[in-house]
Amino acid sequence: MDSYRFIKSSSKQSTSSETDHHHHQFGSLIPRLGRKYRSLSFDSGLLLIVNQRFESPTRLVMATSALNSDKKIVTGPAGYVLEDVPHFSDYIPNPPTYPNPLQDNAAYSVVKQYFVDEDDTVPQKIVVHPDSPRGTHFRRAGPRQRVYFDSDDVVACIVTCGGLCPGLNTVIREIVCGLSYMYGVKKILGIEGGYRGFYARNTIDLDLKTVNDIHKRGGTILGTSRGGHDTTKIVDSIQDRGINQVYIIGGDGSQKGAAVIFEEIRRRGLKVAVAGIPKTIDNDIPIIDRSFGFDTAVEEAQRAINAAHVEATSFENGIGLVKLMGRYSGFIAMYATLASRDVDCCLIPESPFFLEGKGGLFEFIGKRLKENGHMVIVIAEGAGQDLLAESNEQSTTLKDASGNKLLQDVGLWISQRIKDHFAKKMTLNLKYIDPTYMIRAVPSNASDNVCCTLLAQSAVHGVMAGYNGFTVGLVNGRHTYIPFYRITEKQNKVVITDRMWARLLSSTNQPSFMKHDDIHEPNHSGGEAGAMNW
Ligand SMILES: Nc1ncnc2c1ncn2[C@@H]1O[C@H](COP(=O)(O)OP(=O)(O)OP(=O)(O)O)[C@@H](O)[C@H]1O
Ligand SMILES: O=P(O)(O)OC[C@H]1O[C@](O)(CO)[C@@H](O)[C@@H]1O
Ligand SMILES: [Mg+2]
Repeated sequence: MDSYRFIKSSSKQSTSSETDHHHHQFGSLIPRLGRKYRSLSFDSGLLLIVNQRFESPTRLVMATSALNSDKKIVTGPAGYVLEDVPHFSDYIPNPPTYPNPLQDNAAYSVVKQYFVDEDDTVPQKIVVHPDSPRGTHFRRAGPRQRVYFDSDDVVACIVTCGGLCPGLNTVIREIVCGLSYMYGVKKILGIEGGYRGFYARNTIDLDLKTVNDIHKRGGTILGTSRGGHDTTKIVDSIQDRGINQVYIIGGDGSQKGAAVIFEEIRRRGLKVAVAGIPKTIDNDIPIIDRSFGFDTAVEEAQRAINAAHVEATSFENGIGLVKLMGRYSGFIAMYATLASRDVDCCLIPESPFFLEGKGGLFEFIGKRLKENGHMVIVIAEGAGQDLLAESNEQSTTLKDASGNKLLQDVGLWISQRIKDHFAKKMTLNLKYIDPTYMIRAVPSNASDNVCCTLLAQSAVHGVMAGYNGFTVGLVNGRHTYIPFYRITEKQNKVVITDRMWARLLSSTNQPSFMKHDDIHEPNHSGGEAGAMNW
């Protein structure tokens, strides 16, 4: 067992009683920081870790007040930053550990280096210059040598929240299979009907038999809902039922809900792990490359676009207009357009457009019909909402139970505007196709099924290893544990000044609807590593 020694900080001398106190609080944390970090001291509320390998001080930024700070940030040489996730040993003194049962698992024992090295982290940014700092990293997901749960003591639960997404059942299945096959867990509960199911419904037992073929079905066998997040009642229910592992499958709202559940669990000092699995067909969750369901949704959207194309090409001045999901982020519309090659114009929430006058949508439609005799338009449901509100002279203040803005039907509105505009100019045949729920109510395709499996297994490994308060996610193709605050602080959006949108514009040859003066530098509300803004 490595030993760890407290050293005195140059800026603030720790008294021996302070040092003892800090050692009690942080001592068990240090082994998990990895072999490089052997000594520590305190500097104005920051934990300083001395990096032995590089012989330079590394800072673990953490409020010393009962470790209630949200952030665990380790910095290292050449601008290295690790945005780490909480761990049981941060707030539970000397929690017992056990050898990982995978050591005796026939499937894994033959795998070389199956266990993840404690020092392994994944960079958020992989395109760098020779003089770039090493930048932000996240902890690499995967099984650890030692686990913080005795399998016989585990009572796990799974809940699905928010809208439907292809692959929900596969994730449920793979969490159950991962816990059962890899860790020998026997008690797994399903929470029905989203967050409110914790306190308003009975649980159901999940085992290998119940989940055997659920991955072939769309939807979620557990049911889902919006609203109903009552933190106190949820954590009371977790405590009353003796649950010690909570797997939350949901979108950005659900991850916010998971974060407050975790905070309440930590405040009560409970040994309960909370892990989020990101569910986002809109691809509106930041940091991660993408999650399950997106690929299936884009594939399913092709059917609607194909139908629109067939209709458009079969009539004089035919226009096929397809509305796709995407409340705040237009990734589905952008990728469906790029995949199809039959689309003449793609409109998304991130790219403002206008209808009338030079450079406007009507002018472009007129031009394309003259050139080709038909056209296909794809519009994301969140696009043009400002124009719609203006023309209806009413602002959209209606919200769903979770507080998400309820959108007006931009597809119907724009269809009518196009028809009205061309009414006296030419014969126009516009067919409006709204596949809405059809792209998300289907089972996941093969590639999303693999994605679901890996996310579920990574979540299970992280929880068994004692990590807590994290969302599991793919960052630059590697699975990582990301602290909740990074997942919930903003939404991922298409960055229209990035290459991907330029590729789309050059593929459809549509106008950008932007004057040069309107183009600002990206505000980094999205478009970080991965996130499909390559
Ligand atoms: N800030 C928040 N704090 C606590 N709970 C929240 C918060 N935001 C949303 N929730 C809860 O999370 C659940 C899901 O949220 P929401 O309906 O926004 O869907 P989502 O998870 O964002 O998924 P999607 O956007 O894909 O439909 C709801 O039960 C909601 O009450
Ligand atoms: O009608 P519901 O079930 O509230 O869900 C609609 C929303 O859910 C999503 O599919 C996923 O967030 C959005 O694209 C869409 O706006
Ligand atoms: Mg959401």
